[in-house]
Amino acid sequence: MKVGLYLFENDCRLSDNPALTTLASQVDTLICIYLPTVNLWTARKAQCSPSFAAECYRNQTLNALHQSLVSQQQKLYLLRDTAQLKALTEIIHTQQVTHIGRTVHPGFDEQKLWLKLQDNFPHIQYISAYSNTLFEPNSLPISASELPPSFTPFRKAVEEVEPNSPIATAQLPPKPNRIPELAEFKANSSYSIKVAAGEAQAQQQLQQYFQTDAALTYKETRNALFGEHFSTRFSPILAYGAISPRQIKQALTQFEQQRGANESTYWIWFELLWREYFHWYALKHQHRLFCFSGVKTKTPKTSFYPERFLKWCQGRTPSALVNAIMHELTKTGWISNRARQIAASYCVNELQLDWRCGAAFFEQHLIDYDVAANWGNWQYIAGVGADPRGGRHFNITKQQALFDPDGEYIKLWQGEATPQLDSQDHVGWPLEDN
Ligand SMILES: Cc1cc2nc3c(=O)[nH]c(=O)nc-3n(C[C@H](O)[C@H](O)[C@H](O)COP(=O)(O)OP(=O)(O)OC[C@H]3O[C@@H](n4cnc5c(N)ncnc54)[C@H](O)[C@@H]3O)c2cc1C
Repeated sequence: MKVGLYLFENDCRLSDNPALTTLASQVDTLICIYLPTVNLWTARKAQCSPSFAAECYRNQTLNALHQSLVSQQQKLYLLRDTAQLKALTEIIHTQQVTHIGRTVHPGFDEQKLWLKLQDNFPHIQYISAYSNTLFEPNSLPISASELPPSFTPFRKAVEEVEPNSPIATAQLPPKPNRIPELAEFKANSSYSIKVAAGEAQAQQQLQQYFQTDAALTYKETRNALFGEHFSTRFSPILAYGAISPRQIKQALTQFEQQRGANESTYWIWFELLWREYFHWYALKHQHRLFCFSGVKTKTPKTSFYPERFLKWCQGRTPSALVNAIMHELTKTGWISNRARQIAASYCVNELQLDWRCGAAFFEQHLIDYDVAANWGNWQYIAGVGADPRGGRHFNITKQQALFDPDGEYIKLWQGEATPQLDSQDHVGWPLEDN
């Protein structure tokens, strides 16, 4: 009897999921578990739990995954506690697991558990696949370990390469009769947010987006702070893997064939390649994604000021625009790319805060939190990552004039400026080189 265990993480879907499809075809029974990432916040010694919006969104996504599994006489299980290795060890023993599958995860902490399982149970067959990226190591025209230090050479090397076509929905074998060690997933239906969650809604969102003309003007609208269809808003469904980037690429290509390709449709591809770059960047740099000096050896001249950090988190800084952005983030769990850049630049440049505090706060609040995109982008802005110009400093007054000239966004998110930054004098800190 072959017993399979599938570990869902950021691949919450049954279609275009090669690791799941392969595992399902090789076993007689299958146990489907979602690995909660809660303990990873503590692993990185950052904030301890996801925000309300992030929690709601995860719950919605898992509910949808559970429903897809139920339609195939399967169920989604959760580990009872956060001691994941201990809990999995018990299941492996009691259920006599012979095969384990998962999608490759770019996160350093997330990889540890997988490596530990392989060490502890060498007799088990392990099946993993790259399905949250456009490419796999052997279809990338450059070696993943020789990833260029900045995006442009990577983009030039890969942009003409066609990713593999998405594969069909996995057909799952039944679950074992009794699994007492595991808790069945139960949706908390008392709260929800209005964002497409799970595979069916993700496919619907994809179709609806390409039924509009939005893709034809994406390049001109993508920098907006608010409004409808100014960007794709695919990030939450991508972050949980309710959809694969290859499915998006396929839909984009079909759209271009039917409606015509232009600079804007190309730019959606360009942005998907940014996501791809940061994925391979995280895999290459491992724990350095979370180091103060980033992947460079240059230590930023920033520090930690609790009062400033709190004011930034709560949207009580001297910048009305930054405050509006932080209010939108903490209320909804999603902000535009331009808003993320402005808030991050303000955090590291004006407030001179350690960029990792900002990244951890985003991690806690974003419904589309993605370890590679989040920490990679923060490193980029802080000047310790992939930016060949050595970091980005956005002029907040100019940004406001360009992207919120009439103050509509500020009004919408009640971004009143708080005149005083510090109640104490911080002059001379951090120390200047002399
Ligand atoms: C400080 C900071 C933190 C960020 N944290 C995250 C995060 O945790 N999760 C996340 O998915 N994105 C993150 N981004 C990238 C980007 O802001 C979001 O992907 C984008 O705003 C999501 O909106 P959208 O889906 O409408 O994007 P669109 O503009 O429609 O782009 C389409 C897709 O391309 C990808 N993409 C676009 N821009 C980027 C980028 N700069 N880096 C990587 N991928 C990109 C996303 O998958 C996105 O869904 C961050 C950016 C910054 C500056």
